[in-house]
Amino acid sequence: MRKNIVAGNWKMNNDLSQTEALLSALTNQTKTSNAEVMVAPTFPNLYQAFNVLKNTGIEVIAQNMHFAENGAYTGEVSASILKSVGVQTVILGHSERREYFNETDELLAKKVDAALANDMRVIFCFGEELADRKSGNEEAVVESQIKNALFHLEPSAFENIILAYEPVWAIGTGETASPEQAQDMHAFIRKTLADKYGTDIADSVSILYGGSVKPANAQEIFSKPDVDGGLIGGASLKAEDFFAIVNAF
Ligand SMILES: O=C[C@H](O)COP(=O)(O)O
Repeated sequence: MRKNIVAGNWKMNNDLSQTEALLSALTNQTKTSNAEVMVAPTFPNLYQAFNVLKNTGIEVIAQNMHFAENGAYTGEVSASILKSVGVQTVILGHSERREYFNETDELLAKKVDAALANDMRVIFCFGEELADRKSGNEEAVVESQIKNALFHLEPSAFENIILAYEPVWAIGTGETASPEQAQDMHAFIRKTLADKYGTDIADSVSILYGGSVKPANAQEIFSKPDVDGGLIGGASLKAEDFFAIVNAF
């Protein structure tokens, strides 16, 4: 059975002392929902996050990784290095990686393979741009992103895949997809999975929504049947707001 998950993506925010303050604030929050909770600090702050959050039930995850096992890739981090500090889950394919670092579906397929080969879980992100939605192409874009990066996988791989639908036009803009728009796309994503892998697998995969989720709109978005949680950017930088979203289930 799929899980409810709320993951905070801290992006390139918070130096060490700000990270310590946020981690400390997180330890003072109370979870009243059944959601799995994850936070993704910057690479230099992962180790500190593990130290502070151990025994809290909050999982520390990474925002990105390289596909190679090790070697001459200046500035990059591998799955095995992430695992050595305790990371078990990595976000891949975020639209900011696609836009600013030219990450393609083909590259992302390699990263997904590397993460799974290292027994890591993947939060795989995708979503259409505003122009795609205006031209009615949002489903075709999302379908191709999923197919190109994931449909080479064996069915069993989906035990370790979490999907995150993030319409680019809703990220950091304050403009959220309506709960109905999110539900329609999540249902389409699940059908796309079912057509390829069958309904058992499609029904077992958690599909998160990301894009300007806030305490004020989380409950309505999470109430939709195919929305299994959220990937939260800006609102995850305040512990109270983040836990209000966690507890919106
Ligand atoms: O990874 C998180 C998403 O990009 C959403 O960011 P946001 O909540 O700031 O819109």
